[in-house]
Amino acid sequence: MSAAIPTQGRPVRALPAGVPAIEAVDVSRTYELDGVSVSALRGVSLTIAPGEYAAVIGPSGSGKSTLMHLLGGLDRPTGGRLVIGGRDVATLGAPELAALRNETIGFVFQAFHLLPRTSAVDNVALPLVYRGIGARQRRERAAAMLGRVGLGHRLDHRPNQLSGGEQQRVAIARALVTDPAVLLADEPTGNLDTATGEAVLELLERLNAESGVALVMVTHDQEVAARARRRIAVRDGLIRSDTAHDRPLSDGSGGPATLDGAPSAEPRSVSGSGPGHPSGGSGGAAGATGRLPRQAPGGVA
Ligand SMILES: Nc1ncnc2c1ncn2[C@@H]1O[C@H](COP(=O)(O)OP(=O)(O)OP(=O)(O)O)[C@@H](O)[C@H]1O
Repeated sequence: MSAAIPTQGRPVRALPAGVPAIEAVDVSRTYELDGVSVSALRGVSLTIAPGEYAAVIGPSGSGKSTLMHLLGGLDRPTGGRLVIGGRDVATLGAPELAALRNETIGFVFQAFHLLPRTSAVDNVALPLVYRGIGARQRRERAAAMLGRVGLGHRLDHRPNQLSGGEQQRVAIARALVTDPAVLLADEPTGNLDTATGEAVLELLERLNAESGVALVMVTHDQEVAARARRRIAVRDGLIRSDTAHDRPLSDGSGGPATLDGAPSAEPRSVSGSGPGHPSGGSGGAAGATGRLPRQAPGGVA
């Protein structure tokens, strides 16, 4: 099923050399609610390198969604420094931040968030409206992107005429139609049955490996998290561990390995890492699942 989903497409737009896709330094987020302060994040530092594949895990209420919203520029920190695509969000007004988001980040949510009375192709084309791209070209690009996620035959279907897995694939196409550097996925398989969730996960992994888009995914599922090359554990608004792995924990190797391939007794901690994050670089995602052949981004049409 999922093996038949074509994903060949453009490589993501490259960031300037040496620029992390996202850098958070001692970032905090406090919500004020009815005179009560809730510290959802209490000083988080991490770097997302181009092309990497990271899972964010942690208990309910630990701050995962808050972190994703900040990393994607949907929200601003109340403390610390957040740099997206080389630009400090504190220096940006709302329109500039929206433009940066549109250029740099794609989002996929558990609940799909498609416009219900709008066709698949128009849902996918929507982010291109803000690029000043003409209607015909928007439709062409959206149709091509839907083809990449295996929905070239469903262009004019509305969301309620699509299955849950198909709706999530439309959402993925919408997230990637702008060629963002980073795809932030918050429980992307949470609303799907096991088989459909697996197909969506494989699609995300293929897109990450083939196009070089960095994939950062919140999941409650340890098996899903074990497939990522990097695992970021959040608890009580802090990063408790941030570990890089050569291969999935579940591949029978008996545990994580160091990035140069040597077995390691402990996961390598990369907590608070800077731009030199060891899993960084566009090659960071390739082979992350242990099943995907590595493809140079240039080989992606
Ligand atoms: N808009 C808000 N106003 C007030 N408090 C909030 C708001 N959003 C989140 N919180 C609080 O911040 C904390 C972190 O919430 P967040 O949604 O980031 O957790 P999470 O790890 O994503 O949880 P879950 O796995 O259940 O989705 C929680 O205590 C939550 O109640």
